[in-house]
Amino acid sequence: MREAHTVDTVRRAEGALMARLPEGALMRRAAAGLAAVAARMLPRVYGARVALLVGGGDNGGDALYAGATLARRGAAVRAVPAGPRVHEAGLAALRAAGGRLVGAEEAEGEISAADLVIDGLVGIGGRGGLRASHAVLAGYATRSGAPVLAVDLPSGVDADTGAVEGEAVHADVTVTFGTHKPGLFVDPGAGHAGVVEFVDIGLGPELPAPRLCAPRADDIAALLPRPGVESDKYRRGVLAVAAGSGRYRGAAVLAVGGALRAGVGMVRYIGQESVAAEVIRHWPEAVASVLEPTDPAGRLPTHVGAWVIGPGRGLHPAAEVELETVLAGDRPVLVDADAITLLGRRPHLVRDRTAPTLLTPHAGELARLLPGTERDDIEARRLEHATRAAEEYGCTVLLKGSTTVIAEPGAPAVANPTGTPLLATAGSGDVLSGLSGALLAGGLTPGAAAMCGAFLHGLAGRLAHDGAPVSASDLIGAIPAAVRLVEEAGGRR
Ligand SMILES: NC(=O)C1=CN([C@@H]2O[C@H](COP(=O)(O)OP(=O)(O)OC[C@H]3O[C@@H](n4cnc5c(N)ncnc54)[C@H](O)[C@@H]3O)[C@@H](O)[C@H]2O)[C@@H](O)CC1
Ligand SMILES: Nc1ncnc2c1ncn2[C@@H]1O[C@H](COP(=O)(O)OP(=O)(O)O)[C@@H](O)[C@H]1O
Ligand SMILES: [K+]
Repeated sequence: MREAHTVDTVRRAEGALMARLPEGALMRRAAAGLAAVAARMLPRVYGARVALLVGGGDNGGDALYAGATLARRGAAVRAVPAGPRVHEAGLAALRAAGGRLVGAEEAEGEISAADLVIDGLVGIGGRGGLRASHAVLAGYATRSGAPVLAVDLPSGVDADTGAVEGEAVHADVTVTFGTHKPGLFVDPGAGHAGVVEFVDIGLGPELPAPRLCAPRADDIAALLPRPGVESDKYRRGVLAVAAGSGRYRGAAVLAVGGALRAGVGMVRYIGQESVAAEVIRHWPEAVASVLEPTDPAGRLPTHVGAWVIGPGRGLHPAAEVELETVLAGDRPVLVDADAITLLGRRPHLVRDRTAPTLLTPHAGELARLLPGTERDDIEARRLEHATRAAEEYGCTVLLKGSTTVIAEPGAPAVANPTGTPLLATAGSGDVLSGLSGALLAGGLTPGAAAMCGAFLHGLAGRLAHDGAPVSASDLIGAIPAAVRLVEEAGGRR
């Protein structure tokens, strides 16, 4: 797992570590790591032109010290200050190494002529959107065409949330110190960070539990359910899928397909006759139960390991009765799509529930669960809103979108690293619900099922993509390859 900590936590840990180390030791470690990455980004350090964007705090100090190292190796290093204040000792080091400060009139020219731009405007000390003097320099960097290396995090990205107000630096590489910052894993911040390189400055022992984690393939491999010698189809897990309707038959086919390809003992499809027939035509291995339209809750199967409810199911009264009945049971339930909209009207159905529950809204659906919150606010600050929903509903929430975020009360949140905009295609969410539901039926907790489901879903999108667009059905076909890749990473094959 890659771990990310909030600014407050980082400050406390740095304070404790600094108290035991000689003055300036941490900044020297940070600057040395930064200079090493900068050197790797240049074809040749000697003779290269490097522009430093320098804010008034220690983030600028890191840039200046790293610039001094590059200048000693023969680079022409120019520091562009954003304001009157710069880190004095860092500037002295740069000057002693042959670098110099340039005036405002030279700033744009220096930045556009650079072979590398190092962004030391603000780091974890940044508050709110960039001030005008800083935003101008960030804009020059974006337009320069030179590779951009951000110090600790791209300036203008909120370290704790990934929110971006106004202009922010778009980095190709970000070197982050001591621990990752949540804003590096969550969009829109993650989209500004480029490749994130971690520099260890010895903070590890001082750090408490993280705010946010991003799993790697071997973390997923360690969790995936596997059939044992004693397994039979019931012990492996039976997933009931209440998805699709006369209008949206495809949702049923896609959710069942996602579940079957993820590995599950049995999928029981529950729905109208015509939809059930469609499901069986695509997936003869599924077992279908036909619902009586007049008695929606009367024929629901009882011997199931977990439920997926909602994709394409509709908002009619029978769907509401069905949702109420399923949530009144003690099996784990994944609630998606239409069922989330229904839940927005009757939140107590989940709030009063003690059995494991996983909600998988996109931003528009989450807005229905959090009255007074707009979709745009959620997309701008997804970590915050997913966390709030998890706390208010007392369950696990997987918020879909450009970064999929998973939140649970009292646990670090998770950001899925495998997402790709290729997934933004109709029906892709139905596949995710089947896939994650299968993992829930296989015995994973809602948090683990959500994390593994999102990881495999994103990986499937990437693997299905051979230069052509990807459809939701293609995602189903690529799930086995995604599982194989994860198992290989975990050394299980
Ligand atoms: N504290 C430590 O032990 C270490 C800190 N390090 C570096 O120090 C950084 C933190 O340094 P600071 O605490 O000095 O803070 P920063 O340098 O990140 O930011 C503070 C400066 O930015 C200005 N500022 C804040 N918000 C702004 C905005 N919206 N627009 C424009 N300017 C804004 C402030 O006026 C101040 O001058 C880290 O990100 C990291 O780069 C590293 O050297 C590693 C060790
Ligand atoms: N820009 C994006 N980048 C990465 N993933 C995305 C993006 N937009 C959507 N997704 C993913 O695509 C899927 C879409 O699901 P959903 O919104 O439920 O659509 P549908 O209901 O049509 O299936 C989700 O897994 C979501 O995380
Ligand atoms: K920065």
